[in-house]
Amino acid sequence: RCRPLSKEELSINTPVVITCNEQRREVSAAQNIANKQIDRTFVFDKVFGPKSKQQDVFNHAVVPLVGEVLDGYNCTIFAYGQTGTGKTYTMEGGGGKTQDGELPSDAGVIPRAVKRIFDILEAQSAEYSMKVSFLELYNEELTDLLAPDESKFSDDKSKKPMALMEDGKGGVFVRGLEEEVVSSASEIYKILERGSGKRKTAETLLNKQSSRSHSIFSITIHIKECTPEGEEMIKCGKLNLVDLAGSENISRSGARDGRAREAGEINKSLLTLGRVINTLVEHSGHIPYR
Ligand SMILES: Nc1ncnc2c1ncn2[C@@H]1O[C@H](COP(=O)(O)OP(=O)(O)OP(=O)(O)O)[C@@H](O)[C@H]1O
Repeated sequence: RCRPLSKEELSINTPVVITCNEQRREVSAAQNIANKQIDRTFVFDKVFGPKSKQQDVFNHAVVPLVGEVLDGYNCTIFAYGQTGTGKTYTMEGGGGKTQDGELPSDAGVIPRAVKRIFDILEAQSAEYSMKVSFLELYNEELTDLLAPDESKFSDDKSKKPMALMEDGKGGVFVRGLEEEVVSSASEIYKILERGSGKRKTAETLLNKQSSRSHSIFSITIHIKECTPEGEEMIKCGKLNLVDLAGSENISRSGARDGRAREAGEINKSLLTLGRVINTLVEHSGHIPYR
């Protein structure tokens, strides 16, 4: 997805170097190296140009996965890209401030997914339970964005690093992670707002409010179903919505001191994520999870 130029960028006549061709599913980047114009074109499975709406991205990229989650699968959506390219906007957008029960047009993937899940379950009069968690990974440390605020006297109120543990069945879990049981979409919107307000952000040259951490918002749904034989069955699906930290080049983002160390850690984890996804796609034997 390529975002439109911002008002500030337009006011200083920022040149447009990225062009999208949605029909051909191509993105071209114009580069001028040593006075030579070198354009490079990349082909994707799907391209959303600067005029694309939050609704378009959601309908195309997320709706099918919401269906799978309700069928009992685990699905993950990552937003990946350089700082300031619109990851947080795409994932959260205007959040879940509803007007007469409807989401605003700039609401991102997370509030839209939440609304759709509740709409479907309610239309089916399903018997279900749902819980959410919200986690941040910053400088290789995990913190729980939903942990209740603790002592006013501690330095960094509710943010205690947490341990990632293996569960002995090949999976991992975060010890002590808060999981909040929710029963309505509006409850989740409030949780989302509370958690994202605690994320580590800082100004870089490329984004005034840059997220300096990865965040994972997870929704776990248990649905009770009856087989034709009358047997009771519980279906469990999980949707992980991941807003990664910017994959920027340190010098270009203007990161310095603490920011540069962050960028180093961010790049390290993004590099590992890239390797894991590549090996999963190629079905290679060893997957470098660590
Ligand atoms: N599709 C879009 N339409 C309009 N505004 C957008 C769009 N995408 C992003 N923006 C705006 O651009 C700015 C940067 O976007 P955002 O904070 O989402 O970037 P980011 O990729 O999450 O950056 P970082 O990695 O630094 O956190 C924000 O002010 C956001 O509102």
